[in-house]
Amino acid sequence: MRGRMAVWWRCKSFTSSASPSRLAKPLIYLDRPDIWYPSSSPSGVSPYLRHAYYRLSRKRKVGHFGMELLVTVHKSERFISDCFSYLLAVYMLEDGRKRNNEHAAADIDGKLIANDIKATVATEIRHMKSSIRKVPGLGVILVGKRKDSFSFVSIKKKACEEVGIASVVVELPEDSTEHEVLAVVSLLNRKESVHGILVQLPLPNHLSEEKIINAVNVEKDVDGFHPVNMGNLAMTGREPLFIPCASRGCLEVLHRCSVEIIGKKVVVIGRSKIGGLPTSLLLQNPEQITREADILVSDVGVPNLVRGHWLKPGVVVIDMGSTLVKDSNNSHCSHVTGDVCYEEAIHKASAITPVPGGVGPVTISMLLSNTVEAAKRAYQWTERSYQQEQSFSYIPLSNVHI
Ligand SMILES: Nc1nc(=O)c2c([nH]1)NC[C@@H]1CN(c3ccc(C(=O)N[C@@H](CCC(=O)O)C(=O)O)cc3)C=[N+]21
Repeated sequence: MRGRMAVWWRCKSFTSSASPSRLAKPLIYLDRPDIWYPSSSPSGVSPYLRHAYYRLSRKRKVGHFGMELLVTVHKSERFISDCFSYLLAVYMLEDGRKRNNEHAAADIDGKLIANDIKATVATEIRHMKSSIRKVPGLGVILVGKRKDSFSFVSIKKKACEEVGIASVVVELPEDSTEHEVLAVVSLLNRKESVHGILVQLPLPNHLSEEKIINAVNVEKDVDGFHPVNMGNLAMTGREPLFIPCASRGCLEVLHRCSVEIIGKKVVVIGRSKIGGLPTSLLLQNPEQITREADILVSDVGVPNLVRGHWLKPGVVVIDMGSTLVKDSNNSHCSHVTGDVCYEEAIHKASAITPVPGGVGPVTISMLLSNTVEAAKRAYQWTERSYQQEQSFSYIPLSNVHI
């Protein structure tokens, strides 16, 4: 039997309690045999899970007595030997847990996963460059002056530089017409050195997201938002050219952390970019549904939406929310925060992706990987052709007898 994960989309209103919880049919099935079968999971302890003691020691806000002491130990680390402070910290964490009958989730280190993917992508780009003298190119269209979009685009640009992707960011004013944006899309569609196109979302309200995304060449749609790619993703047995980066990131995180998916209840509290889906039936009572989940993915954009009491003990939490909020002590500074109330969730979950440092960086790496795929398709170049080329050039001349 083929494993399937249901991806459910969010309803319009979370607060409505008018009708009892109803489970709508899943709308999308993702078939990824390699992540469904437990035997395909990496074995042993995953290097991407961070020890709880380390995470708690870097948190400024601490919950209970045991953890407060833990922080004190770390502050005075200079006066005690490192080794002693470590043992004491672990002991107190255990003790604190026992006293409070609590446990702490492992932190999933998204940055580590992201760096691993980046290293693979960078190697492939080096090989591509040395064999066909081409590098992948990414074109980003940014309309308007949203602070969060600016920040996300600059993260993407920096990531491209790190791995050797040539990126170009086209910044357009907030009041650009649809015609103007479409003209840029068409320019990038035609440009041979651009293999991937990304229209940063959300667009200003007066622009039709649908029209603009539909205009992106399917073969350059590294975001995977084009209806042809999204449609093929939704249909079993069809292959989209690109899978949306955040979803790829989410699956990659679960896979690398050896989380088995087969037979698990998965709840995705998500925001659909495609309008018209009758999702309002789904999450009338999100707390009750999420409480049944073994794996919970949230992508809503409401900080602290998912509370500790929503979670089933032992759940694996993937927090895909990414909201820019002002610092409480300095309104000039802001930071990103997820959907899940982290401080509460760590006492229920077995593993959790923090924000920042969780699935976000993996998403970026997936964008890089999709862009390389786009360039490989455009040049019909494969890592295998590089290997073959290498094996030719490595024949020592002394062995060649004419
Ligand atoms: N066409 C389009 N494609 C997208 O993929 C897309 C988009 N529009 N609009 C907005 C969302 C959001 N998104 C994020 C990606 C990485 C981080 C990320 O790397 N976050 C860092 C922290 C970032 C920071 O500190 O500012 C982290 O979680 O560690 C966050 C958010 C992609 N999006």
